[in-house]
Amino acid sequence: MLQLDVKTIYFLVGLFATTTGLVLFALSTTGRFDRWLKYWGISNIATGSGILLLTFRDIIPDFYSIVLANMLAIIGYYLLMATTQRLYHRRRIAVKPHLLFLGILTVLFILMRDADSYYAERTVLTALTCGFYAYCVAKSTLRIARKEDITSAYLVSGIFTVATVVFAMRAIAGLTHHLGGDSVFASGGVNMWTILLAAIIGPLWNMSMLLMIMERINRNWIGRALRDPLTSALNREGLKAAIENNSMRRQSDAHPVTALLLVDIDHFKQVNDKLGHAFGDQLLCTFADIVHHQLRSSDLFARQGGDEFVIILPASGEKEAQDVAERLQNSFAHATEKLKQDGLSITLSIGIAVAASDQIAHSLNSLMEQADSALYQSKHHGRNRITSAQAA
Ligand SMILES: Nc1nc2c(ncn2[C@@H]2O[C@H](COP(=O)(O)OP(=O)(O)OP(=O)(O)O)[C@@H](O)[C@H]2O)c(=O)[nH]1
Repeated sequence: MLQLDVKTIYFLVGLFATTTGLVLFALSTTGRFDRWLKYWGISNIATGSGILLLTFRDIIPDFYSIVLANMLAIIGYYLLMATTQRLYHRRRIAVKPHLLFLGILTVLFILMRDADSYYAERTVLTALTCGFYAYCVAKSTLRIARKEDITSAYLVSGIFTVATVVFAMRAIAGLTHHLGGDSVFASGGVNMWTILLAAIIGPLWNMSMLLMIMERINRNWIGRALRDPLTSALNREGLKAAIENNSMRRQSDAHPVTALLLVDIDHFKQVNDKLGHAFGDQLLCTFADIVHHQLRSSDLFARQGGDEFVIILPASGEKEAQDVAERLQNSFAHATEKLKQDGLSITLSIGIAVAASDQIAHSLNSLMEQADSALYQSKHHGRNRITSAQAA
Protein backbone atom coordinates (compact mmCIF):
# COMPACT_ATOMS: atom_id res chain seq x y z
CA MET A 1 0.00 0.00 0.00
CA LEU A 2 1.42 3.39 -1.06
CA GLN A 3 2.00 5.68 1.87
CA LEU A 4 2.82 9.34 1.35
CA ASP A 5 3.32 11.64 4.29
CA VAL A 6 2.87 15.41 3.97
CA LYS A 7 6.61 16.03 3.98
CA THR A 8 7.10 13.69 0.98
CA ILE A 9 4.32 15.43 -0.93
CA TYR A 10 5.96 18.80 -0.21
CA PHE A 11 9.28 17.38 -1.40
CA LEU A 12 7.78 16.07 -4.65
CA VAL A 13 5.94 19.35 -5.34
CA GLY A 14 9.17 21.28 -4.71
CA LEU A 15 11.23 18.94 -6.88
CA PHE A 16 8.78 19.14 -9.77
CA ALA A 17 8.64 22.95 -9.71
CA THR A 18 12.43 23.30 -9.42
CA THR A 19 13.25 20.94 -12.29
CA THR A 20 10.54 22.48 -14.50
CA GLY A 21 11.96 25.90 -13.70
CA LEU A 22 15.52 24.83 -14.51
CA VAL A 23 14.44 23.50 -17.91
CA LEU A 24 12.49 26.69 -18.71
CA PHE A 25 15.37 28.86 -17.56
CA ALA A 26 17.88 26.87 -19.65
CA LEU A 27 15.62 27.37 -22.69
CA SER A 28 15.35 31.10 -22.01
CA THR A 29 19.14 31.46 -22.23
CA THR A 30 19.06 30.37 -25.89
CA GLY A 31 17.84 33.89 -26.70
CA ARG A 32 15.03 32.48 -28.83
CA PHE A 33 12.26 33.53 -26.50
CA ASP A 34 10.94 36.76 -25.05
CA ARG A 35 11.85 37.66 -21.44
CA TRP A 36 8.67 36.08 -20.04
CA LEU A 37 10.22 32.61 -20.28
CA LYS A 38 13.08 33.68 -18.02
CA TYR A 39 10.60 35.08 -15.46
CA TRP A 40 8.52 31.94 -15.65
CA GLY A 41 11.58 29.68 -15.22
CA ILE A 42 12.96 31.66 -12.27
CA SER A 43 9.47 31.76 -10.77
CA ASN A 44 9.31 27.96 -10.78
CA ILE A 45 12.86 27.65 -9.44
CA ALA A 46 12.12 30.10 -6.61
CA THR A 47 8.81 28.52 -5.57
CA GLY A 48 10.19 24.99 -5.96
CA SER A 49 13.40 25.58 -4.04
CA GLY A 50 11.43 27.41 -1.33
CA ILE A 51 9.23 24.34 -0.89
CA LEU A 52 12.27 22.02 -0.98
CA LEU A 53 13.99 24.09 1.72
CA LEU A 54 10.88 23.73 3.91
CA THR A 55 11.29 19.96 3.83
CA PHE A 56 14.79 20.27 5.28
CA ARG A 57 13.40 21.58 8.55
CA ASP A 58 15.50 20.45 11.54
CA ILE A 59 18.33 19.43 9.15
CA ILE A 60 19.42 22.91 8.08
CA PRO A 61 19.28 26.15 10.16
CA ASP A 62 15.79 27.62 10.66
CA PHE A 63 16.74 30.77 8.79
CA TYR A 64 16.98 28.74 5.55
CA SER A 65 14.11 26.35 6.16
CA ILE A 66 11.69 29.02 7.37
CA VAL A 67 12.56 32.61 6.44
CA LEU A 68 14.33 31.94 3.15
CA ALA A 69 11.92 29.14 2.21
CA ASN A 70 8.85 31.35 2.65
CA MET A 71 10.48 34.30 0.91
CA LEU A 72 11.45 32.16 -2.08
CA ALA A 73 7.89 30.88 -2.39
CA ILE A 74 6.58 34.45 -2.35
CA ILE A 75 9.21 35.65 -4.85
CA GLY A 76 8.21 32.75 -7.11
CA TYR A 77 4.59 33.87 -7.09
CA TYR A 78 5.63 37.45 -7.61
CA LEU A 79 7.61 36.50 -10.73
CA LEU A 80 4.71 34.46 -12.02
CA MET A 81 2.56 37.55 -11.78
CA ALA A 82 5.31 39.53 -13.55
CA THR A 83 5.36 36.88 -16.31
CA THR A 84 1.65 37.15 -17.01
CA GLN A 85 1.69 40.94 -16.76
CA ARG A 86 4.48 41.02 -19.30
CA LEU A 87 2.51 38.69 -21.53
CA TYR A 88 -0.51 40.99 -21.26
CA HIS A 89 1.16 44.38 -21.59
CA ARG A 90 3.94 43.06 -23.87
CA ARG A 91 6.25 45.89 -22.79
CA ARG A 92 7.03 47.22 -19.35
CA ILE A 93 5.30 46.19 -16.14
CA ALA A 94 4.70 48.33 -13.06
CA VAL A 95 7.15 46.79 -10.60
CA LYS A 96 7.51 49.40 -7.86
CA PRO A 97 4.24 48.90 -5.90
CA HIS A 98 4.80 45.17 -5.88
CA LEU A 99 8.42 45.42 -4.77
CA LEU A 100 7.25 47.61 -1.89
CA PHE A 101 4.72 44.95 -0.90
CA LEU A 102 7.46 42.33 -1.11
CA GLY A 103 9.77 44.49 1.02
CA ILE A 104 7.20 44.89 3.79
CA LEU A 105 6.71 41.15 3.87
CA THR A 106 10.44 40.48 4.00
CA VAL A 107 10.71 42.61 7.12
CA LEU A 108 7.76 40.82 8.70
CA PHE A 109 9.28 37.43 7.99
CA ILE A 110 12.64 38.34 9.35
CA LEU A 111 10.88 39.38 12.52
CA MET A 112 9.35 35.93 12.69
CA ARG A 113 12.26 33.63 12.24
CA ASP A 114 11.66 31.87 15.51
CA ALA A 115 10.78 28.34 14.40
CA ASP A 116 8.48 27.32 17.19
CA SER A 117 6.33 30.38 17.53
CA TYR A 118 4.34 32.35 14.96
CA TYR A 119 3.68 29.27 12.77
CA ALA A 120 0.05 30.28 12.17
CA GLU A 121 0.98 33.95 11.56
CA ARG A 122 3.64 32.90 9.07
CA THR A 123 1.19 30.65 7.28
CA VAL A 124 -1.41 33.41 7.07
CA LEU A 125 1.09 35.92 5.68
CA THR A 126 2.50 33.53 3.08
CA ALA A 127 -0.99 32.43 2.05
CA LEU A 128 -2.23 36.04 1.78
CA THR A 129 0.74 37.19 -0.29
CA CYS A 130 0.85 34.19 -2.62
CA GLY A 131 -2.96 34.34 -2.85
CA PHE A 132 -2.77 38.00 -3.85
CA TYR A 133 -0.28 37.22 -6.63
CA ALA A 134 -2.32 34.19 -7.75
CA TYR A 135 -5.35 36.50 -7.95
CA CYS A 136 -3.33 38.97 -10.11
CA VAL A 137 -2.35 36.12 -12.44
CA ALA A 138 -5.99 34.99 -12.70
CA LYS A 139 -7.05 38.55 -13.52
CA SER A 140 -4.43 39.30 -16.17
CA THR A 141 -4.87 35.93 -17.90
CA LEU A 142 -8.64 36.51 -17.98
CA ARG A 143 -7.92 39.82 -19.72
CA ILE A 144 -5.69 38.04 -22.24
CA ALA A 145 -8.45 35.47 -22.84
CA ARG A 146 -11.08 38.15 -23.45
CA LYS A 147 -9.01 40.66 -25.37
CA GLU A 148 -7.21 38.22 -27.65
CA ASP A 149 -9.79 35.44 -27.73
CA ILE A 150 -7.33 32.82 -26.36
CA THR A 151 -9.30 29.84 -25.04
CA SER A 152 -6.47 28.29 -23.00
CA ALA A 153 -6.00 31.60 -21.14
CA TYR A 154 -9.44 30.90 -19.59
CA LEU A 155 -7.97 27.61 -18.34
CA VAL A 156 -4.96 29.39 -16.77
CA SER A 157 -7.27 31.96 -15.21
CA GLY A 158 -9.53 29.21 -13.85
CA ILE A 159 -6.58 27.31 -12.33
CA PHE A 160 -5.26 30.46 -10.65
CA THR A 161 -8.72 31.28 -9.37
CA VAL A 162 -8.72 27.85 -7.69
CA ALA A 163 -5.20 28.58 -6.36
CA THR A 164 -6.45 31.92 -4.94
CA VAL A 165 -9.30 30.11 -3.19
CA VAL A 166 -6.88 27.50 -1.80
CA PHE A 167 -4.61 30.23 -0.39
CA ALA A 168 -7.64 32.05 1.04
CA MET A 169 -8.74 28.80 2.73
CA ARG A 170 -5.26 28.40 4.17
CA ALA A 171 -5.21 31.98 5.46
CA ILE A 172 -8.65 31.59 7.06
CA ALA A 173 -7.61 28.26 8.59
CA GLY A 174 -4.50 29.94 10.02
CA LEU A 175 -6.55 32.75 11.50
CA THR A 176 -9.16 30.40 13.01
CA HIS A 177 -6.63 27.76 14.19
CA HIS A 178 -7.91 25.06 11.83
CA LEU A 179 -4.63 24.31 10.09
CA GLY A 180 -4.62 20.80 11.48
CA GLY A 181 -1.55 21.02 13.71
CA ASP A 182 1.26 23.33 14.68
CA SER A 183 3.67 22.33 11.93
CA VAL A 184 3.66 22.71 8.17
CA PHE A 185 3.92 18.91 7.92
CA ALA A 186 0.88 18.16 10.10
CA SER A 187 -1.19 15.56 8.32
CA GLY A 188 -4.63 16.77 9.30
CA GLY A 189 -7.12 19.55 8.56
CA VAL A 190 -6.73 22.20 5.89
CA ASN A 191 -2.94 21.76 5.80
CA MET A 192 -3.22 18.31 4.25
CA TRP A 193 -5.81 19.39 1.69
CA THR A 194 -3.95 22.46 0.54
CA ILE A 195 -0.71 20.60 -0.17
CA LEU A 196 -2.63 17.90 -2.05
CA LEU A 197 -4.34 20.57 -4.14
CA ALA A 198 -0.97 22.28 -4.69
CA ALA A 199 0.40 18.97 -5.99
CA ILE A 200 -2.37 18.92 -8.62
CA ILE A 201 -2.45 22.62 -9.42
CA GLY A 202 1.35 23.01 -9.94
CA PRO A 203 1.74 20.73 -13.00
CA LEU A 204 -1.65 21.87 -14.33
CA TRP A 205 -0.76 25.53 -14.36
CA ASN A 206 2.59 24.96 -16.01
CA MET A 207 0.87 22.94 -18.71
CA SER A 208 -1.93 25.47 -19.18
CA MET A 209 0.54 28.39 -19.33
CA LEU A 210 2.38 26.54 -22.09
CA LEU A 211 -0.87 25.96 -23.96
CA MET A 212 -1.82 29.61 -23.59
CA ILE A 213 1.51 30.79 -24.98
CA MET A 214 1.36 28.29 -27.87
CA GLU A 215 -2.18 29.34 -28.76
CA ARG A 216 -1.18 32.97 -28.61
CA ILE A 217 1.82 32.51 -30.90
CA ASN A 218 -0.33 30.49 -33.28
CA ARG A 219 -2.99 33.19 -33.46
CA ASN A 220 -0.35 35.81 -33.88
CA TRP A 221 1.12 34.06 -36.93
CA ILE A 222 -2.28 33.41 -38.47
CA GLY A 223 -3.14 37.06 -37.84
CA ARG A 224 0.07 38.21 -39.54
CA ALA A 225 -0.47 35.99 -42.56
CA LEU A 226 -3.91 37.49 -43.08
CA ARG A 227 -3.04 41.15 -42.55
CA ASP A 228 -1.19 43.86 -44.38
CA PRO A 229 1.87 44.66 -42.24
CA LEU A 230 1.81 48.40 -42.97
CA THR A 231 -1.80 49.31 -42.21
CA SER A 232 -2.95 46.24 -40.21
CA ALA A 233 -5.93 46.05 -42.59
CA LEU A 234 -6.82 42.53 -43.80
CA ASN A 235 -5.10 41.40 -47.01
CA ARG A 236 -7.02 39.61 -49.77
CA GLU A 237 -6.67 36.21 -48.11
CA GLY A 238 -7.73 37.72 -44.80
CA LEU A 239 -10.81 39.26 -46.38
CA LYS A 240 -11.83 35.94 -47.95
CA ALA A 241 -11.32 34.12 -44.65
CA ALA A 242 -13.31 36.75 -42.74
CA ILE A 243 -16.18 36.58 -45.24
CA GLU A 244 -16.28 32.80 -44.96
CA ASN A 245 -16.60 33.24 -41.22
CA ASN A 246 -20.33 33.05 -40.61
CA SER A 247 -20.68 36.38 -38.81
CA MET A 248 -22.32 37.96 -41.83
CA ARG A 249 -24.63 35.04 -42.40
CA ARG A 250 -25.75 35.25 -38.79
CA GLN A 251 -26.92 38.79 -39.40
CA SER A 252 -28.56 38.07 -42.73
CA ASP A 253 -31.98 37.20 -41.30
CA ALA A 254 -32.56 40.52 -39.61
CA HIS A 255 -30.68 42.62 -42.19
CA PRO A 256 -30.77 41.05 -45.63
CA VAL A 257 -28.22 43.32 -47.37
CA THR A 258 -24.50 43.97 -47.11
CA ALA A 259 -22.68 46.95 -48.60
CA LEU A 260 -19.18 47.01 -50.10
CA LEU A 261 -17.13 50.18 -50.49
CA LEU A 262 -14.08 50.39 -52.72
CA VAL A 263 -11.95 53.36 -51.67
CA ASP A 264 -8.98 54.81 -53.57
CA ILE A 265 -6.81 57.71 -52.46
CA ASP A 266 -6.70 60.37 -55.18
CA HIS A 267 -3.33 61.54 -56.55
CA PHE A 268 -1.46 59.36 -54.08
CA LYS A 269 1.48 59.08 -56.49
CA GLN A 270 2.02 62.85 -56.08
CA VAL A 271 2.42 62.37 -52.32
CA ASN A 272 5.18 59.83 -52.90
CA ASP A 273 6.81 61.98 -55.56
CA LYS A 274 6.71 65.24 -53.59
CA LEU A 275 7.06 64.14 -49.97
CA GLY A 276 8.75 60.77 -50.27
CA HIS A 277 7.72 57.12 -49.99
CA ALA A 278 7.95 57.13 -46.17
CA PHE A 279 5.45 59.97 -46.00
CA GLY A 280 3.22 58.05 -48.42
CA ASP A 281 3.37 55.07 -46.05
CA GLN A 282 2.42 57.33 -43.16
CA LEU A 283 -0.56 58.67 -45.12
CA LEU A 284 -1.75 55.12 -45.80
CA CYS A 285 -1.57 54.44 -42.04
CA THR A 286 -3.46 57.68 -41.30
CA PHE A 287 -6.21 56.56 -43.64
CA ALA A 288 -6.28 53.08 -42.03
CA ASP A 289 -6.53 54.67 -38.55
CA ILE A 290 -9.47 56.79 -39.66
CA VAL A 291 -11.25 53.72 -41.05
CA HIS A 292 -10.53 51.65 -37.92
CA HIS A 293 -12.09 54.41 -35.80
CA GLN A 294 -15.17 54.77 -37.99
CA LEU A 295 -16.11 51.12 -38.37
CA ARG A 296 -18.11 48.78 -36.13
CA SER A 297 -16.47 45.60 -34.86
CA SER A 298 -18.51 43.53 -37.34
CA ASP A 299 -17.33 45.56 -40.37
CA LEU A 300 -14.40 44.37 -42.47
CA PHE A 301 -11.53 46.47 -43.77
CA ALA A 302 -8.96 45.20 -46.26
CA ARG A 303 -6.17 46.56 -48.41
CA GLN A 304 -6.57 45.53 -52.04
CA GLY A 305 -3.11 46.78 -52.96
CA GLY A 306 -1.36 50.15 -53.34
CA ASP A 307 -3.75 52.93 -52.29
CA GLU A 308 -6.97 50.93 -52.81
CA PHE A 309 -9.02 49.58 -49.92
CA VAL A 310 -12.21 47.54 -49.46
CA ILE A 311 -14.72 48.05 -46.67
CA ILE A 312 -17.58 45.61 -46.09
CA LEU A 313 -20.50 46.72 -43.96
CA PRO A 314 -22.68 43.75 -42.96
CA ALA A 315 -26.34 44.46 -42.31
CA SER A 316 -26.08 47.79 -44.17
CA GLY A 317 -27.72 49.12 -47.32
CA GLU A 318 -27.07 51.95 -49.75
CA LYS A 319 -27.96 54.71 -47.27
CA GLU A 320 -25.66 53.48 -44.47
CA ALA A 321 -22.83 52.97 -46.98
CA GLN A 322 -23.24 56.56 -48.28
CA ASP A 323 -23.12 57.86 -44.68
CA VAL A 324 -19.94 55.90 -43.90
CA ALA A 325 -18.34 57.04 -47.18
CA GLU A 326 -19.10 60.71 -46.43
CA ARG A 327 -17.75 60.39 -42.89
CA LEU A 328 -14.53 58.88 -44.23
CA GLN A 329 -14.13 61.65 -46.81
CA ASN A 330 -14.67 64.35 -44.17
CA SER A 331 -12.26 62.81 -41.64
CA PHE A 332 -9.62 62.25 -44.31
CA ALA A 333 -10.02 65.81 -45.63
CA HIS A 334 -9.52 67.07 -42.07
CA ALA A 335 -6.43 64.87 -41.54
CA THR A 336 -4.80 65.95 -44.83
CA GLU A 337 -5.64 69.66 -44.54
CA LYS A 338 -1.97 70.63 -44.08
CA LEU A 339 -0.93 68.97 -47.35
CA LYS A 340 -2.66 71.81 -49.21
CA GLN A 341 0.34 73.99 -48.29
CA ASP A 342 2.45 71.63 -50.41
CA GLY A 343 0.05 72.07 -53.32
CA LEU A 344 -1.47 68.62 -52.76
CA SER A 345 -5.18 68.06 -52.67
CA ILE A 346 -5.47 64.48 -51.41
CA THR A 347 -9.04 63.21 -51.39
CA LEU A 348 -10.94 59.91 -51.55
CA SER A 349 -12.85 58.42 -54.47
CA ILE A 350 -15.37 55.78 -53.48
CA GLY A 351 -17.50 53.21 -55.28
CA ILE A 352 -20.39 51.44 -53.52
CA ALA A 353 -22.18 48.16 -54.34
CA VAL A 354 -24.82 46.30 -52.36
CA ALA A 355 -25.73 42.58 -52.34
CA ALA A 356 -27.87 40.12 -50.40
CA SER A 357 -26.04 39.17 -47.18
CA ASP A 358 -26.44 35.42 -47.67
CA GLN A 359 -24.93 35.70 -51.19
CA ILE A 360 -21.87 37.71 -50.26
CA ALA A 361 -19.42 34.80 -50.01
CA HIS A 362 -20.37 33.60 -53.53
CA SER A 363 -20.82 36.97 -55.19
CA LEU A 364 -17.78 38.78 -53.78
CA ASN A 365 -16.04 38.97 -57.17
CA SER A 366 -19.07 40.33 -58.97
CA LEU A 367 -19.72 42.79 -56.12
CA MET A 368 -16.11 43.96 -56.37
CA GLU A 369 -16.50 44.45 -60.12
CA GLN A 370 -19.63 46.55 -59.57
CA ALA A 371 -17.89 48.65 -56.92
CA ASP A 372 -14.85 48.98 -59.20
CA SER A 373 -17.02 50.34 -62.05
CA ALA A 374 -18.61 52.77 -59.60
CA LEU A 375 -15.16 53.83 -58.38
CA TYR A 376 -14.07 54.33 -61.97
CA GLN A 377 -17.03 56.69 -62.43
CA SER A 378 -15.98 58.62 -59.32
CA LYS A 379 -12.47 59.04 -60.75
CA HIS A 380 -13.78 59.82 -64.22
CA HIS A 381 -16.06 62.59 -62.94
CA GLY A 382 -13.28 64.48 -61.22
CA ARG A 383 -12.37 62.39 -58.09
CA ASN A 384 -13.34 63.17 -54.46
CA ARG A 385 -16.73 61.58 -55.18
CA ILE A 386 -18.98 58.76 -54.04
CA THR A 387 -20.75 56.74 -56.73
CA SER A 388 -23.17 53.89 -56.23
CA ALA A 389 -23.09 50.93 -58.64
CA GLN A 390 -26.83 51.24 -59.07
CA ALA A 391 -26.46 54.82 -60.29
CA ALA A 392 -23.32 54.20 -62.33
N1 LIG B 1 4.24 54.96 -50.10
C1 LIG B 1 3.70 53.90 -50.68
N2 LIG B 1 3.31 53.97 -51.96
C2 LIG B 1 2.74 52.91 -52.53
C3 LIG B 1 2.54 51.71 -51.83
N3 LIG B 1 1.93 50.82 -52.65
C4 LIG B 1 1.78 51.45 -53.83
N4 LIG B 1 2.25 52.72 -53.77
C5 LIG B 1 2.29 53.75 -54.78
O1 LIG B 1 0.98 54.27 -54.92
C6 LIG B 1 0.88 54.93 -56.19
C7 LIG B 1 -0.48 54.68 -56.75
O2 LIG B 1 -0.51 55.38 -57.93
P1 LIG B 1 -1.76 55.40 -58.88
O3 LIG B 1 -2.39 54.05 -58.93
O4 LIG B 1 -1.33 56.01 -60.18
O5 LIG B 1 -2.80 56.29 -58.13
P2 LIG B 1 -2.91 57.85 -57.85
O6 LIG B 1 -1.64 58.60 -57.96
O7 LIG B 1 -3.60 57.90 -56.54
O8 LIG B 1 -3.84 58.32 -59.01
P3 LIG B 1 -5.42 58.22 -59.05
O9 LIG B 1 -5.81 56.97 -58.35
O10 LIG B 1 -5.76 58.17 -60.50
O11 LIG B 1 -5.96 59.44 -58.39
C8 LIG B 1 2.04 54.36 -57.03
O12 LIG B 1 2.95 55.38 -57.25
C9 LIG B 1 2.65 53.26 -56.17
O13 LIG B 1 4.03 53.20 -56.32
C10 LIG B 1 2.97 51.65 -50.46
O14 LIG B 1 2.83 50.64 -49.77
N5 LIG B 1 3.54 52.76 -49.95
